[in-house]
Amino acid sequence: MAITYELIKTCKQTGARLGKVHTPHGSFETPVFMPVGTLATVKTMAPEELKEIGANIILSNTYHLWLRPGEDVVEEAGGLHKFMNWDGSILTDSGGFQVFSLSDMRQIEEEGVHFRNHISGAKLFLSPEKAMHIQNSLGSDIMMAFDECPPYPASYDYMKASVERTSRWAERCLEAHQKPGQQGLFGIIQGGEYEELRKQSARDLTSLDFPGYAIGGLSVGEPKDVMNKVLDFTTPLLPDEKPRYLMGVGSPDSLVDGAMRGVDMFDCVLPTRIARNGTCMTSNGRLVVRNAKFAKDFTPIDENCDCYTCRNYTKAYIRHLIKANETLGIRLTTYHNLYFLVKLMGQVRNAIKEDRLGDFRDEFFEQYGFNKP
Ligand SMILES: Nc1nc2c(CCNCC3CCCC3)c3[nH]c(NCCc4ccccc4)nc3cc2c(=O)[nH]1
Ligand SMILES: [Zn+2]
Repeated sequence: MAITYELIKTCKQTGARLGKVHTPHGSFETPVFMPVGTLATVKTMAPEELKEIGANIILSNTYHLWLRPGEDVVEEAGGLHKFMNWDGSILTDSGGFQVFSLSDMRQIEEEGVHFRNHISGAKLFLSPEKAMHIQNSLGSDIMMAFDECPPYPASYDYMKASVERTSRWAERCLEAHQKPGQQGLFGIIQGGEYEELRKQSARDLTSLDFPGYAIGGLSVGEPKDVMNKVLDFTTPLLPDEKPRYLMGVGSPDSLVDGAMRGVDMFDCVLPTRIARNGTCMTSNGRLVVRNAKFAKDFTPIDENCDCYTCRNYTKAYIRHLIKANETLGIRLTTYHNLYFLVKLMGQVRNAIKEDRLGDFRDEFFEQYGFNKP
């Protein structure tokens, strides 16, 4: 597997780690927030802007690219990097989660999942082998095993059967992996909030020696303290010398809390999604820039931010663009939100270097307003 992880330092105050992941398309420091580019683009951002923001790895998606434009198109373009003109690292999710979250008519069997195309309604089938074939065609640097992300809450019996099937699917993914030299395949730990099942899933998958492990089945509606509890007993089950990726997370507080519990990689559509309806993450909490009170506010979105948006534009101007449905408006809010999270992870890495991530968390939560009762 061409993915290697360098553990640089562990924070003395928390379980956080400072590391570096090396891929065929460059390396990135961890903990890291990975912008999501579902349809081979981080919506409204050009690759040069992502580089300016400081992103070195982005996500894309097997399910979406298989449906549109089709993995054959991307393969004939020379792979996803060439197709979207991105020379940094790319991680693709395996499509399992998207089937469960996008398609209402689906049937899970040992072989794979039958479902309807959420665009055309046509019947489709996705299996571990098919998901691996598509990701091999896309040429992503990090691929995810095909898994089932059960709904929350789920019964112990349902979760146990699902974990065992996801472990069998993981073995089938390893067997179906056609380019182990160029692409790394991460296993995904499931098990919901049940410690015994998280242990079983971790045992099954760490015995298969993947170059990295994801923690799946979280950020699916469970309370934050449940997610943190699951992380408390799950990250220690994973090897120290491999990266840990918490899927679908998340909000600024969850990123800091996850890093404190030894998570290295995060992804979430949140920053780009809320930007498109004019909501920004700032050092003093969330700000809805389309709000009338900003009509004549000629100050930046965040006075503590030095991003392109905050250096050149005011709340009043961005509010006007958003209200007028001018595309520049959501480009500016998207740029700022991604910059905010990438910068936050830089502050987390510095706090780990200085063995003070616990203190940083308290300061950040206080200023952002997370501790407010
Ligand atoms: N394979 C797999 N993927 C999961 C994902 C998708 C991660 N992003 C993929 C990108 C690749 C392209 C699309 C996304 C998850 N996302 C979430 N929560 C997101 C919650 C959320 C939803 C909307 C807004 C904010 C938060 N939990 C997840 C669990 C799993 C999982 O077990 N297995
Ligand atoms: Zn900014």
